[in-house]
Amino acid sequence: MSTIPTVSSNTGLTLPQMGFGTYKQRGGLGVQVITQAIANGYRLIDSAFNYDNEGVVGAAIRQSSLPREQLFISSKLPGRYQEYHSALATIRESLYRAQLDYFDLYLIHWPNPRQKHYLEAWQALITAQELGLIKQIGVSNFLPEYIDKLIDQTGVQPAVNQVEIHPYCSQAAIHNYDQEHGIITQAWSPLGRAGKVFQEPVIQRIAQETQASVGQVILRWETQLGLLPIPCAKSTAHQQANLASFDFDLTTQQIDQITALDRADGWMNNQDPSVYEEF
Ligand SMILES: NC(=O)C1=CN([C@@H]2O[C@H](COP(=O)(O)OP(=O)(O)OC[C@H]3O[C@@H](n4cnc5c(N)ncnc54)[C@H](OP(=O)(O)O)[C@@H]3O)[C@@H](O)[C@H]2O)C=CC1
Ligand SMILES: O=C(O)C(=O)[C@@H](O)[C@H](O)C(=O)CO
Repeated sequence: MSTIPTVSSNTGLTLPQMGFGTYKQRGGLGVQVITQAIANGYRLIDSAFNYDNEGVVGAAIRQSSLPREQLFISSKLPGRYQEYHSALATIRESLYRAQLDYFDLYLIHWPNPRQKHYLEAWQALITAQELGLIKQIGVSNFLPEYIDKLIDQTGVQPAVNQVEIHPYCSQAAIHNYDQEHGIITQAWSPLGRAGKVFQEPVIQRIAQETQASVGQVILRWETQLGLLPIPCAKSTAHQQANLASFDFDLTTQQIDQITALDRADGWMNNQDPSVYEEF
């Protein structure tokens, strides 16, 4: 089994540098996929209230033979429940669905800037942390100006910012901001959902040069940049290959060649967090 490095935030959170995404992993098959991921070595499991699978994640934890404290379980607050009391009730509902006493990490899923409730949601996450329902709190899809507002108004900074990142969408400005503030940047859809980016000649050539797969090259590019990718994979071979991406290194030149694939409009589904809203 590959050794997974760790990354730390300056709020005192230390996480393995790769997690397991669970979007669309539901029902009995979802439990099997997540249980298998844990058996393959994943310890950080990413979920969301909106994935309707916190129960599935909880069942997979119970099926694995690991003590709860060896796992990092993360979930997210949906846009429609960002008002303070609603947010607190939703966090309790998330815990009930997962049949857990606490989450290791809980994120605001999308800022929904026109709705203007993300600061209230942040205050609810702070209260939930004080109540012991959540160990660490963070955000997802947040631009630096939104995080500045959270810190200015509450004095509490997020441990994590989870954003869309793959070679077409490097998000260097957000990552730089996060690094300056000691915030861990998690990369969602880190493989670009194995879509067009897998056909990129530059990445295919680097895969040949390193004798790794295209997926492994993309994930290694992310981890060598200091990001924390959370790939999802139903296939156990993909699950294992993704963790094994820590077993080789890209050169600085290879990293720069992949970084150069970034595009101004590189989001897969045009989900620009300054305008996109999700409920
Ligand atoms: N905060 C947010 O707003 C968002 C968060 N997320 C989170 O990020 C996670 C990951 O993103 P997701 O959208 O699932 O997409 P990913 O980029 O992780 O891609 C998943 C796809 O890649 C395939 N795959 C996995 N590993 C390999 C490999 N080594 N070689 C070839 N193909 C591979 C999988 O195939 P197979 O299943 O067949 O193995 C699956 O089809 C989500 O599951 C979710 O937890 C996602 C979107 C938004
Ligand atoms: O998967 C997530 O966390 C999401 O926020 C999704 O809604 C994702 O943005 C998506 O796939 C929307 O089509």
